[in-house]
Amino acid sequence: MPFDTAIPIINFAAFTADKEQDRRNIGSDLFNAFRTVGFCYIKNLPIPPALISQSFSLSRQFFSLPESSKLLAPHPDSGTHQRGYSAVGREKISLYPGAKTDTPVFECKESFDIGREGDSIQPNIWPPEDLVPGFRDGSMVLFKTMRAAAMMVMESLALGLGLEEGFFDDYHSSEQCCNQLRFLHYPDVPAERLSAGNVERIVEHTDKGTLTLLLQEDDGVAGLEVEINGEWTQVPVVPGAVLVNIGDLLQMWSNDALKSTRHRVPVPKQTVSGKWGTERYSIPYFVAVDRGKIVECLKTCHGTERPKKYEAVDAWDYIDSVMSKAYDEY
Ligand SMILES: O=C(O)CCC(=O)C(=O)O
Ligand SMILES: [Fe+2]
Repeated sequence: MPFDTAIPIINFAAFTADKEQDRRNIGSDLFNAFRTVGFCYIKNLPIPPALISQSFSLSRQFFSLPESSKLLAPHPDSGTHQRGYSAVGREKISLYPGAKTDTPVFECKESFDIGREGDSIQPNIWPPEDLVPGFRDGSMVLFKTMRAAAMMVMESLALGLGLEEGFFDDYHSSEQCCNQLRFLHYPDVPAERLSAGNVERIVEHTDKGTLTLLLQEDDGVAGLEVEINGEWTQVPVVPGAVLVNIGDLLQMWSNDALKSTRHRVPVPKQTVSGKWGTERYSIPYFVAVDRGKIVECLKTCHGTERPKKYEAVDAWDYIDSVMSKAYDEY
């Protein structure tokens, strides 16, 4: 029975080297999903289910540590060094430029950020190995696996955009990779916090980079909502599927052919023994363009009838400028 969702489900099983026409068809489905909704579920990406369960288990082990232990790997004070542990309420997506900042919002989430090993500008910040044995190695296996899956999605999207298949490779190299893996935990919201008002799990926002791949557990707690045609629409967990959306940079790159769609995770509407729950875990993987690369309107996305809407930007300057505020105080 087809799953009932407003978000298209795309199957990558036939995206293999020997199936040229299937690759093109999948690229065109992907292009259409990102053109209309900005989100899709993808089935059969090369991310082993056992790796996903192991990663959620590492995430749970980490977040269940006492706060003092988690803070042995603290996220730096600046939003431009996105690594390590951010305690509940620390990061404020509501401080992104363009977000609603008139009233401070308490964002009831905690996170752990990871990047490429060997990145001297944003080095990783790890907890001591004995706190969660295997955390570092396991996270890096997931990081590399997610990167390979994301490159496959971008190959397909390049075909959908009428570009050569490897077009995005040079902007997302493995040596200079600026992608970010994030373990996210939304704890139950204590009742007193809720009655104080202005609580969200994550406020409405758009992602900033190229693509985001979101892992959710097959039997996990949903909660994400996506704005489709002006309506907030709940996003169910589709077993075995990865949720993929595009970010602002790719919207600009495509001259608005593709849509970077607003989404949010509100506080759940049911009470569970004095708290508003239940707690949710998710793992986004944010794909970003390498530092120093200039992004300018794709050649297939402009013409005499379709002028360029955006100036060329240095991709990383752009991302840094929007994310830098998120660790400030109100
Ligand atoms: O947890 C989720 O479902 C959404 C996370 C998200 O939108 C983000 O981290 O940008
Ligand atoms: Fe997001």
